[in-house]
Amino acid sequence: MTETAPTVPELSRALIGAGQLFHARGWVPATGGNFSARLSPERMLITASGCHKGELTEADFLVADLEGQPIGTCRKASYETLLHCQLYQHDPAIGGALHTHSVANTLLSRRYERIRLAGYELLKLLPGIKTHDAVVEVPVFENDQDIARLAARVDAHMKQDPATPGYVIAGHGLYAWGATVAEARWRVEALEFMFECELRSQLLK
Ligand SMILES: CSC[C@@H](O)[C@@H](O)C(=O)COP(=O)(O)O
Ligand SMILES: [Zn+2]
Repeated sequence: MTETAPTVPELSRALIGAGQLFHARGWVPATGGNFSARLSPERMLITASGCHKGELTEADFLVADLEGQPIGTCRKASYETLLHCQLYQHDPAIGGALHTHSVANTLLSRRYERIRLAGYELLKLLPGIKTHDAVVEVPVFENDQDIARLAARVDAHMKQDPATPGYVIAGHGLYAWGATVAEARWRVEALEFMFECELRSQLLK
């Protein structure tokens, strides 16, 4: 059976659903966050800049090439488009990428240079992990308004460590990805859950 490529309406629906869920959880306040999905080997669907991610409609997405250039529209793509381009260029198996601004990822990334996650059952949702008895270190990058420079730093890290399960930009937010939008969403949910556990366990100390 040959697989057909996902369509713009299908991918938009998946990204709209992720936005509604993330907003309900408080992970995409105001216009924070951005989402994308791979449409083809050379193209992606990505949120336009400045949209509220809990209230997305199909009109809030545009098609861009993997250099970040919008195709057939004069709308401005997400300010952080180059971070999505980096992921799709890095690994052709990546089909969806999601970015959140949660309280937990913001606070932990202001304190640590990497976020250590150990012993959680939900680690098994991250690539290549088969047991709770594992340790994952989520890298934290210094925030930078020069997104091309930030994308280059992320790329260098991922070339060095291809098992990177996601990353956090300090004081800013999480990027996670997967083969599909659904898989990217599960990974965001798993990582945000474990970040929340880490944050709360610090309050218990
Ligand atoms: C305006 S605050 C958030 C932005 O600076 C950015 O970090 C963000 O996540 C959303 O930007 P956007 O251009 O809407 O994709
Ligand atoms: Zn952001």
